[in-house]
Amino acid sequence: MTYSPITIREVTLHRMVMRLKDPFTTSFGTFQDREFFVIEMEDETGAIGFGESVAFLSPWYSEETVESNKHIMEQFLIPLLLESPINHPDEVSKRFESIRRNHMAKSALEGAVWDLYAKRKANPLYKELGGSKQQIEVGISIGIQPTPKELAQVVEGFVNEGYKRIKVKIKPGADYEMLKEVRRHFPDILLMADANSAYTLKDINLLKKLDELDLMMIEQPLAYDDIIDHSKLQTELVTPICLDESIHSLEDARKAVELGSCKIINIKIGRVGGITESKKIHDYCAQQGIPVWCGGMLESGIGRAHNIALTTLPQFVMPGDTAGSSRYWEKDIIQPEVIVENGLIHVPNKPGIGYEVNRQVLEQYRVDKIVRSNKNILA
Ligand SMILES: O=C(O)CCC(=O)c1ccccc1C(=O)O
Ligand SMILES: [Mg+2]
Repeated sequence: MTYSPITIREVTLHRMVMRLKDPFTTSFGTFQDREFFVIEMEDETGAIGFGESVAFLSPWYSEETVESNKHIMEQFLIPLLLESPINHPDEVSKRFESIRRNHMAKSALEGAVWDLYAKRKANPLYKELGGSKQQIEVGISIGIQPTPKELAQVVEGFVNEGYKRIKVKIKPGADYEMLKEVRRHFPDILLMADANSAYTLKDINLLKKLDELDLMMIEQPLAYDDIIDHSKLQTELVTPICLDESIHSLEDARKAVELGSCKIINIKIGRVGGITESKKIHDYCAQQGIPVWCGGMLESGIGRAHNIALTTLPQFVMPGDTAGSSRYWEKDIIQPEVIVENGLIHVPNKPGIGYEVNRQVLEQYRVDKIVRSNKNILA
């Protein structure tokens, strides 16, 4: 089948506010309303692709916000996409090279191009990425709880739902005792901690104490933009360090692996600028024997669908944070919703991201809509 280039005719930014079932607390703070952009992209055939930005309202995770996304997408990135046809989604990150960083904005648009590309070929996105798994293992990420007892109760609930891997957010004062209580109730469960940069090398004795708890990994213990101190910390810890916030590109991954700053990498499509860069990091880690897993950013079902497709690649050997829709939302904006059974998601074999967008629910949660089009330009 000959393939014709994609001419993007219209991009719609749906600004969404979805309320999480429960407040989510990290070492940076607590929130319950998730505000983000859904990208809807229409091509010359009328085919439609969807993407999602993972930026938050405030720049606590990285420098990007929903507002910075809006500015960068409207003023710079969308005009670059509308200006000429696209032969392959791998071209998008190259076309965006003149714009520095702003990875979440870039990733949201690139993800919609990938969905559109796969749909035009009537192929599941995961197959276009070279994936082959028909089911993926996922875990659950639990925010900081008020007491160890309450944390153990929350963990028990998710274990009873069939989740096999438990990730617990920690911070100074809510770490060793919290994790020890989980270990007391669940001595053999796959358990990991995510610090979201809450510690420094001054906390080395406390971090070494976590070695007693047989954790799978400790995620991002030190500064969000650090690689060198993590390499010093890893020499002192038995527990493998996993980097999240520190890794924005293949280059960052190479530096972290060469310096021994981590033994595991959490790949997030939005953090690294898109699926194309995610695949490059995946392939590099496969060559280096570094396990990877797919992180989460409290996405709606659209972002969740992209994560599922990426996780079908072979070096994703550890359970990721792509939990089921019902963990987050009373009602998700996709149908069917993402279902987790016994810690597994069955990968949909439908074109593109494999899930349909429920427009009625999308419009219910939508607070603004911005349309950029070149329909008037193209015949
Ligand atoms: O999507 C999820 O279930 C939560 C994943 C998670 O822990 C997270 C959620 C928001 C911002 C940062 C992180 C993180 O992994 O650091
Ligand atoms: Mg993390």
